[in-house]
Amino acid sequence: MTSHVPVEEQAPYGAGAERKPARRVRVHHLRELKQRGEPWPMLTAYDMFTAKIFDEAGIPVLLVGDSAANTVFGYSSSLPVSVEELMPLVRAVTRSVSKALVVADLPFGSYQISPEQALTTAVRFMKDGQAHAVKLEGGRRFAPHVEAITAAGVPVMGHIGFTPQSEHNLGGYRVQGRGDAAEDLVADALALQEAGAFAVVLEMVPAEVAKRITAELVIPTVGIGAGPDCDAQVLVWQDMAGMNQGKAPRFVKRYADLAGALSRAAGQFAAEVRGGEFPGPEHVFH
Ligand SMILES: Nc1nc(=O)c2c([nH]1)NC[C@@H]1CN(c3ccc(C(=O)N[C@@H](CCC(=O)O)C(=O)O)cc3)CN21
Ligand SMILES: CC(C)C(=O)C(=O)O
Ligand SMILES: [Mg+2]
Repeated sequence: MTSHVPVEEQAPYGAGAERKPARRVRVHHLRELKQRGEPWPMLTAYDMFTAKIFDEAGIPVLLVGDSAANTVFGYSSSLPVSVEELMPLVRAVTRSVSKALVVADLPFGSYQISPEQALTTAVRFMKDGQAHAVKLEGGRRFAPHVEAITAAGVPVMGHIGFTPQSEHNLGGYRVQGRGDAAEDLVADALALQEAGAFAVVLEMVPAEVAKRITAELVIPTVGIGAGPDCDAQVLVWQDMAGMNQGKAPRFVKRYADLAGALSRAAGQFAAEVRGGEFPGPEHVFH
């Protein structure tokens, strides 16, 4: 025993977080972090090793993003990825974490048709993927979808601003909510909160607008290209860790050079095999 505080009374993060074992992050913990003014990080994860590493590093929320379309499956946009492709990734991540709250991103076409379709897909991710919450893109027009899912007991994260599944309608990868459009974004955020969302992602939104939405909402905002005043910040992990060597969006900061490290490792392995240096005597059975 490392603590005299009953396990049920320990917060997963913040005060007392050093006392183990920590408990599962819940949506009310995220609202408490907002009330305390403590910003929190969110990362994507798509497999076992990264999920474990991020969970143990104290990332409270992991998103199995439909960005897996780009970062796992090699599509050039997020539109083609399916529920069937994402489900095993969700299952791998949920199996691999003990604290993090795992959010399953609903892919394009799996929820837009109707609130009923949205609930059906959300239930699949909760039941078959053992996710802890789901996320979907859209504002006021998707409030009925959010309401249907939350009414069934499933936490929903909203996503407004630049919504990649609508890139063809939005006219490309562009900042949303400049000028008069700011009012629409505020209305979208309030509608999602009213519909029962537990948090809302703001993607590529002017910092001033994100700040205003963050102040108006009681639920946390999660920024990506939305400035420093959001309650939380999210990045795609391959962008954050420099695994993605492509041109990064302006909102990305690279905290490591994983592509470089892996490339050097692979190059060294190849050279040692070609040079007859690997395997050495310590790697051989007799
Ligand atoms: N690797 C990866 N990172 C992401 O952040 C991400 C994905 N994939 N896939 C799904 C969506 C798509 N997103 C993206 C992808 C690219 C830009 C981008 O190229 N932005 C440029 C141009 C902005 C502009 O033209 O105004 C930038 O410099 O920010 C933005 C969001 C965010 N998501
Ligand atoms: C960038 C985040 C918010 C996302 O939706 C994804 O990774 O799919
Ligand atoms: Mg997404």
